[in-house]
Amino acid sequence: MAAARVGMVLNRPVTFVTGNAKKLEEVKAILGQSIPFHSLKLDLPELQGEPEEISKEKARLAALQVNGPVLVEDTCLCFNALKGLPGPYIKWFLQKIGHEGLNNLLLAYEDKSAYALCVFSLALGPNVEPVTFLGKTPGKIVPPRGPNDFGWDPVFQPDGYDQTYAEMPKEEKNKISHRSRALSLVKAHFVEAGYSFQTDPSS
Ligand SMILES: O=P(O)(O)OP(=O)(O)OP(=O)(O)OC[C@H]1O[C@@H](n2cnc3c(O)ncnc32)[C@H](O)[C@@H]1O
Ligand SMILES: [Mg+2]
Repeated sequence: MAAARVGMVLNRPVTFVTGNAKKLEEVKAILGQSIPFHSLKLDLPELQGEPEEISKEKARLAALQVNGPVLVEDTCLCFNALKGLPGPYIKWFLQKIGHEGLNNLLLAYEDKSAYALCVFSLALGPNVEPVTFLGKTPGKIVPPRGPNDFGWDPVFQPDGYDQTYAEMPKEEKNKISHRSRALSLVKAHFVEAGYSFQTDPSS
């Protein structure tokens, strides 16, 4: 008879830490009931550097604050003509130069291709090395189309679609997005690791 798989017991659900309400909305829609999680609105300081390191460091900081298991993510928008920039700095580029400025950055280049990258990091507690999960969706940068309610969605048109992320129904974006691809790996990791949760009525 096969032995029953005994996974690690976490003493409380994972806390998804983000300062971004729109990210949280998508994570909730994509995960559904598959992974029980709390959320905490915190704008964590971010390192400069490579996306995986930025995401891992966010997880380390979050795990210290929460003193328990945490999930965080960092999102990049990478232009191929610019060797991956703005990448993790997209938030500041978007804030300062807007959708038009993002298009203008590529004026001198024929290549408008880009990719959206989402790096989730899971830290099971403070002082536990975070694990990362990457999701990538290729596309191109276009003049803004569609509702302007989430970041650079109006200027990113994923390959194989004639709509921008902003023009697509949410369910469609959530099927193919950088975020949903990364979350598929997070889900698979939870299944593989066999985590179970000891629910503490006080938490
Ligand atoms: O607290 P955190 O989770 O860090 O939230 P944030 O808003 O600071 O997010 P990032 O540091 O990951 O910066 C990513 C930038 O890209 C934007 N963004 C993230 N995901 C996006 C998506 O799916 N579509 C459009 N814009 C997105 C987001 O609003 C930020 O301006
Ligand atoms: Mg941030």
